[in-house]
Amino acid sequence: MGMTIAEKILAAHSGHDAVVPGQLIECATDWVLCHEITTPAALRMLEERGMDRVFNPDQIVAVPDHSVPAMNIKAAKMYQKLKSWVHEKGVKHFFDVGRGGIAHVVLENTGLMKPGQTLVSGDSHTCNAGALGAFATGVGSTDLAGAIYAGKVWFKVPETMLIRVTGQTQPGVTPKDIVLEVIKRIGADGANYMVMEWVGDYIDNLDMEGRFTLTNMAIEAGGKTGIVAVDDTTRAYMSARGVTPDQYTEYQSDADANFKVVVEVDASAVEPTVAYPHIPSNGRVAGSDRIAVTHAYVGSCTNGRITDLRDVARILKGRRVADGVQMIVVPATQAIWKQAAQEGLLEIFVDAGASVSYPSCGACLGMHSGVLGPDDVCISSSNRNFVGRMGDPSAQIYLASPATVAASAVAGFISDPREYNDTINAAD
Ligand SMILES: CC(C)[C@H](C(=O)O)[C@@H](O)C(=O)O
Ligand code: SF4
Repeated sequence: MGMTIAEKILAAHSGHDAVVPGQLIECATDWVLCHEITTPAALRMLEERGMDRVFNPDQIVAVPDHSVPAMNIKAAKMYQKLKSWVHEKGVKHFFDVGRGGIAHVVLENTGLMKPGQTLVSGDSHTCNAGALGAFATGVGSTDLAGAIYAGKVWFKVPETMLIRVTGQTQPGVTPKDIVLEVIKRIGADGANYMVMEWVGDYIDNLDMEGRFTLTNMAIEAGGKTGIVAVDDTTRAYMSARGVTPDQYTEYQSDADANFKVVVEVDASAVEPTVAYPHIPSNGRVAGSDRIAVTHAYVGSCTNGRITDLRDVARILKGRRVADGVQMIVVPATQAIWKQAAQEGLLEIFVDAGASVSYPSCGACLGMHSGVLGPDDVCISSSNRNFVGRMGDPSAQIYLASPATVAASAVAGFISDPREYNDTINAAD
C-alpha cells in the first residue's frame, strides 16, 4: 500500500519506513511556534516540574500576536512572560511587536518552515503551514510543553481526505469561497482528525497565498491539518525566501495511497459563499438575503495577506464604506502592511473611510481593536463565527472572502462581489 504525503512526513520524523493511519508514533518536531496566549501555560508546567529547558532554541519561533500591543495589564504580563523566556533561553527566531504580526503568516513568510518538515504550536490554525507541503498542527498546552522540552510529540497517524478541485472559478470567486463551500458540504466535523490534502488543476494554478487560505481552515472542518504537495509554485515561493530545493524534502502521495474520503469540487460552480452564524459550515450564496451589517473586518491568518488586500482595494477604490458601517482592515504582518502602503492600498482604504490597524489577532477573536457589541452584525474575512467569538454573544458574525467583505461594506448589507466585476476589470 502506498502512502500519502502526511504519512511519509510522519514516517520520516518517527524513525519508521512506513506508517499507517491509527498508528501511534513519537514524532520529532522541526519547529515549535510560540505565541503569548498558550506558551506561558506550557512554560509554567515545565517550571513546576523542574523541566525548565528548551530542546533547541534555534528551532523555536516566537511571535506575540493575539493580545499585542497589550490592551490591559494581564495581556502585558503574558507578553512579558514570552519575551523574558525568549531572552533567557536564547530563542533564536523572535518576531517582537513591530517586527512580526500574526504568527502563522509571519512564519510562512520567513523561509524557516520548509516543505517536508513538521511544526506544532499551541494554536489551532497551525495547519496553515501545510500549504508548504509540510505537516503542521495545533496541540494543547501539555503537548506544547513536551515539544518545547523534548522536540517531540505523540501523534496518532491521521487518515487523509483528498479534495480534488478542478476547473477555474468565476471572476469574483476566491479560495475562501472554495474552502467555505467544502466545509459547507462535509460539515464542521466532516474531516475529524483527518489530513485534508488539496489537489486538482485549480490548486495547481493557485498562488501560495490562496493555498494558505485553504489549509488554514482545515481545523474548521475538524481536520488535523491541511496539505498541498510541493510544485513549482512552492519552489518559487521558497526560492524567493532564499531557500533552495536541496534544503528541503518534497513528498507526493503515491498513486495507490489510501484516502479515506474523496471530495470532488467543480470550481466553476462555486459561488461567493458566506458562512452564516454561528458555524463555519453554514454557507449560503452571498447576497441571497438582505442582511444589514454594522461592521466589516478584513484580516486574520486566513485572509490578511497582500492578495486579499488587493482584492479589497479593487472594490473600495473610488468608493465609500456605507454610513453606519465600521470597517477595519488589518494587514497580517508588518511586511504585508509595508507592501500595502507601497502599493497605495492603505490610502485607498483610508479614503474609503476604513480604519487600518496594526498587524495582530485582536479583532479576529474579540480581544481588542474591534470588539463587537450587543447585536452588532459583522461580515468578516476570518475563519470562525462562533457565538461570542468577536465580542458580545448576541453579535452575529458572517464569514466571507475579502472581496465579499468589501462589497458588503460599500453596500451596507451582505452583497455579492461579482456586482463589481465590470469596474474591477475596467480598473485593471
Ligand atoms: C488563542 C488561540 C489558542 C486560539 C486558537 O488556538 O485557535 C486562537 O488563535 C483562535 O483562533 O481562536
Ligand atoms: S488571526 Fe484569528 S484565527 Fe488566526 S491565530 Fe489569530 S486569533 Fe486565531
